[in-house]
Amino acid sequence: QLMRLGLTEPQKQRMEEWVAVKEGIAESDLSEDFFETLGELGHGNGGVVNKVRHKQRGIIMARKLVHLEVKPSVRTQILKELAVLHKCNSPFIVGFYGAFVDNNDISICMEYMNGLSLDIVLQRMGRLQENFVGRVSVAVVRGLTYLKDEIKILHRDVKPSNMLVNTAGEIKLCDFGVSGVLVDSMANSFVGTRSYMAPERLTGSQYSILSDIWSFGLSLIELLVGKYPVPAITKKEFANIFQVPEGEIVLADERSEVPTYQSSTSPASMAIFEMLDYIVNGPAPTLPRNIFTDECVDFVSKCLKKVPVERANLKTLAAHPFFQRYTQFDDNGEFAAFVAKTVQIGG
Ligand SMILES: COC(=O)c1c[nH]c2ncccc12
Ligand code: NA
Repeated sequence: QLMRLGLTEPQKQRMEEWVAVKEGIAESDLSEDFFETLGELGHGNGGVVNKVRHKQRGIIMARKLVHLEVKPSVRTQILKELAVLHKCNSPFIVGFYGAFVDNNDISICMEYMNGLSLDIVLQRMGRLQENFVGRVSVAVVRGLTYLKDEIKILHRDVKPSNMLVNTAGEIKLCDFGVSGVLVDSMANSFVGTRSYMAPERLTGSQYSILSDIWSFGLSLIELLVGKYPVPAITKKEFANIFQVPEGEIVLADERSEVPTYQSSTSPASMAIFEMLDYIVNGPAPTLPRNIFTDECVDFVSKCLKKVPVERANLKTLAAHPFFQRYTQFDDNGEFAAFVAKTVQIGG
């Protein structure tokens, strides 16, 4: 069923185009030897994502390969749960062609987004200007709302590398935990040196949509500043990044220059444990007041309350003045042009 509520004409158009393309692909079209690998798009959280071309159909796709040594019955269960992705029809969720098993590899075939993920956009562009992050905010909040209300799932892995863009100016979420069995069987595959997990998730307590909101808030700061915000970004760093005198930087919570939480190692060599300990015991990251608009600073601070119940939920975020600024659908192609520039730079 197509989610027609609240879609603009262009979005409806793209959804219909997508359905037409997708109807041309039968599950039987999806198997190992029908694909030609064109290159790697990313790796991490349990698998590698390749850019592939479906030989017969000539369609370019993104194919995530998850290597899993699990019993055939578990693999079948995972495929059954992945089939839920066929129900995901939203302008803010990456399209799904289908999934299949080949030996001990599960393949998840998805829509290819030619602007790639926002971590790559950050590598190429340094950081995103506030109005582009506003557009990203609308897409992510609407994507999370769709997953929660229509698919009844949490994302569980909100971060810039799971936010995809294309030269049509679309922004979509990917890599959400649609299969509980897959999430569990990859549970101990945490790799990488940084975490977007909320404090309550790191301390093992109840995971909720509010944990996704924390990850979203951390991602917003990283997109706006171009730096992962743990440990806290200092006034000196902000002054350097934004080329303003240090005296002009006003930190939102005006905490003392040295963060209240004394970590024993220097940020550069901060080990993973130190970083996780900092997220749990340190001050919540904040934006400097005068580099960003007050609405932006406030929107982000509401996502990054350490105590889950104090954190904004999806409804509050969708009603926030910062969010409301970007809900009109048409930016006359400004964001699309920006994505085209990043693709050109990327080569
Ligand atoms: C997990 O899914 C992905 O990483 C992707 C799905 N579609 C894409 N398109 C470009 C880059 C990455 C992806
Ligand atoms: Na990913």
